[in-house]
Amino acid sequence: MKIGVIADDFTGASDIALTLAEAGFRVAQFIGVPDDPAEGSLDAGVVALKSRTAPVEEAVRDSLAACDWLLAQGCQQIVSKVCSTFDSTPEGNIGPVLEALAERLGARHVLVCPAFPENGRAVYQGHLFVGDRLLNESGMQDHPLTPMTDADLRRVLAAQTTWPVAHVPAQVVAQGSEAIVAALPEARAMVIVDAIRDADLFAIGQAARGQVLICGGSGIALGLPANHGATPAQPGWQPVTGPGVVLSGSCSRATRAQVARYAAAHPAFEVTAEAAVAGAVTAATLAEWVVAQDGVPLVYSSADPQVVQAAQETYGREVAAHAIEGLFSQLAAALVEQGYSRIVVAGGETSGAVVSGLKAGVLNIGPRIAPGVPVVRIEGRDVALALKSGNFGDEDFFETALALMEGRG
Ligand SMILES: Nc1ncnc2c1ncn2[C@@H]1O[C@H](COP(=O)(O)OP(=O)(O)OP(=O)(O)O)[C@@H](O)[C@H]1O
Ligand SMILES: O=C(O)[C@@H](O)C(=O)CO
Repeated sequence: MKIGVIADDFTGASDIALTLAEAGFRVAQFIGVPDDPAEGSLDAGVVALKSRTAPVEEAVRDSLAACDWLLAQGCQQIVSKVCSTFDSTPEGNIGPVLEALAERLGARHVLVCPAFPENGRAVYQGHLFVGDRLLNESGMQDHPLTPMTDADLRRVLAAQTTWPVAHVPAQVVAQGSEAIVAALPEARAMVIVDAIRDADLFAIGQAARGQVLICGGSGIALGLPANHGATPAQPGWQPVTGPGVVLSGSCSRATRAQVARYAAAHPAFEVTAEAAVAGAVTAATLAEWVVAQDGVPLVYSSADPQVVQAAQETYGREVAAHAIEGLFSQLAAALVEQGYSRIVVAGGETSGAVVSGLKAGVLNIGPRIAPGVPVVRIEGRDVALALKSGNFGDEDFFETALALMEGRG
């Protein structure tokens, strides 16, 4: 392997795996740090962790273990994949993980750029925009686990690290990779780099050629395969047919619109935080309901911010999240056991729960359903998944994903 990616959640991992695959790399997504060496010849490996919202020490420990495994596979460059909305808390985990990785790798500079222009995320003057909104007005201020209340990434990162935080502005980035390299400070630093167009990310990728550690959303990988002579390619796909289900634990704006659209035309079951915490619904009763439906049903806990906030105040943030994630995890396992082979999942944490429930080890990357979301197959099994980040995809995403899995569309 040439490039190793440590992704802080499972949807983010398939997002960047798609970017690398479309840029011509042979890539696989590993669920957690594998015990054994990677099989086959790969250009890049993406290790998917659940470290975005884990306690800081756990996130650091898991990231270092992933880094060591990737180095043992021959990787010369490590990418720390974080969310394009820089999801984190004042404690971390982005800053502490980067510090630990930089020390392990002997990195002097860490270029940091979460921009993903195709999905509306741009970094300008150190501030992160989602479409025409600053991050803290984009809906991300209401995120159930990592509310983002400041759009100034220099300030957000500085609160999480003891390293100095520098900035390379858009005017420099527009001059290309050499200008970016020349703008890096003398002293060691984490460096927020502006990017508003894909061309900026290609320039950053080129500038990162000699950097052992970089950090960003999937956009940071756009230009990396070309550094190794790769040319763009379309990932292949063998259709998977069979019963399907949609599982949504994401409360993000885009997901709520997708849930509303899908529920209007398909059987849909809402799991409330109250029912999950009280055990009033169980994976067994949900599985029974799913199997009894015609077509492809939806099970969702997606709710408006005020509903989520009320649940968190009543039960505690972690308790509500764990109860719901546990249900989705067990439900997915029960359904696959009964022959379900197409599973669309909405939400990063929810995807982590589902993939863990399915005991998937390696995911093979197929073509894109939407920007940032590929269809994936559990290696060695006839099970297709779509792991959708909360805010990705248009309103018809669930339908599109289910059709693509079958080779339609
Ligand atoms: N009704 C609810 N009440 C309280 N918490 C909820 C509710 N529904 C879901 N949750 C929790 O909110 C969290 C949603 O996070 P998740 O990562 O799955 O979605 P997301 O944040 O929209 O996606 P992404 O991280 O990809 O942007 C999960 O931990 C989930 O269990
Ligand atoms: O970068 C993104 O926005 C996504 O890949 C993601 O990580 C959301 O969970």
